[in-house]
Amino acid sequence: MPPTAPAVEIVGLVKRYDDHEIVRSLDLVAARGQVTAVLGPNGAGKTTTIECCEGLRRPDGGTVRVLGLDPLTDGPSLRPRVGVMLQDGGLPSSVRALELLEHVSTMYADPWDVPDLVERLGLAGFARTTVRRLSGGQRQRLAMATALVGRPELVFLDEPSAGLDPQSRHAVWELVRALRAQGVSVLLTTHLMDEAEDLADHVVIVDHGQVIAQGSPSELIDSSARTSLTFAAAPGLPTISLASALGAGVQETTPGHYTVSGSVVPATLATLTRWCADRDVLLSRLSTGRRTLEDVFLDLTGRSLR
Ligand SMILES: Nc1ncnc2c1ncn2[C@@H]1O[C@H](COP(=O)(O)OP(=O)(O)OP(=O)(O)O)[C@@H](O)[C@H]1O
Repeated sequence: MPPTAPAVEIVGLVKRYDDHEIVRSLDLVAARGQVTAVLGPNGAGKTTTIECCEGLRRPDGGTVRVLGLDPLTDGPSLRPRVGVMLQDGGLPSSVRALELLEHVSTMYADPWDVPDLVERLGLAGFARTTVRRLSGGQRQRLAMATALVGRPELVFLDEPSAGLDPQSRHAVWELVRALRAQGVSVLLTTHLMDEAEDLADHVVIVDHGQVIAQGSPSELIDSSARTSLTFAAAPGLPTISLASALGAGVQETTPGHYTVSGSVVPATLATLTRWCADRDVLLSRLSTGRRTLEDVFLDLTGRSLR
C-alpha cells in the first residue's frame, strides 16, 4: 500500500440501478487527516458513493481506493482500519446498547476506551436498553460509537447528526473535531450546511451523481458573490424588469420573498429602493448579509424539491 495514498480516491465512479445511472463518472479525493463533507440534495447519490467505498456496493465503472486498497477485494485488510456508520444504523436489535459496544470493542487490538466513548456520546442513560427500544437519536449515537470503538484511521459517517437534538449534535461535532486532532480521516455526508461549514476542511457538492463543486467552505463561499441580498414585498413583482435594473439575478423564492444573486454593492440597494419607489412598492423587509454555504448550495443545486 503506498503510504501517501489519500484516505479515499474515487475516479470515474459509475453505479446503475435498473439501467438508471445514479452515480455518473464521479471523481473525489478525501485527503488523509482531513474532514471531507459530501453534500447534495436527496437522491444525489451520496450514500451510494459511500457504500461503494465501504465495499457494500460493486461499482459498474471507475475505481475506488480506500487507504490505497480496493474495498471489494481488500476487505479483510481494511476492516480493522476503517470505521463505518451507516445511515440506518445497521445494528443488531436484541442486544443491550453497552453490551454491543463492549462486544465490538473486543474485536480490535487497541480499542477506544469504552467508558470514554460512553461519556463523549452521552450513552450512559440508555446503556442497558436493547437496541430495538432506543430512540432514533440514541441509536444514531450508538452507531457512531461502534464505528469509532476500533480506533479507525478512516471513518465513514453517513449523516451522523441526522435526527439528533442540539446537545447530541454538538457532542458529535466535538467528537469529529477530536478525531481530526488525532489525525483520523473523516468522510461524512450531511444536509446541515452549518455542520459542513464548521467541521469540514474540504466540501464536495454532488448533484445527479456528479461532483458539481468542491473546495474548502471559504473557497466555495468566496467563489461566489460574498454578500447576499433578500427582501420581502408584494408577491408577483416583475422580477425580469428588476433583474435588468439591478444587473443581477432576482428570484421570488416563496410568494413575496425575493433573493438577489450576483454582486451586491451599495449601488445595488439604491437601485432596488428607487425601482420600488417608482412602482409604489413598499419593501416590508430588506436584508443583506454574509453569504453562507447554504446560499452557495442553493445557487448550485436550485430550489426545487427532489
Ligand atoms: N438498491 C437500490 N435499488 C434501486 N435504486 C436505488 C437503490 N439504492 C438507492 N437507489 C436510488 O439511487 C438514488 C440515489 O440514492 P442515494 O441513497 O445514494 O442518495 P443520497 O444522495 O444519499 O440521498 P439522501 O440525501 O436522500 O440520503 C435514489 O434515487 C435512490 O432511490
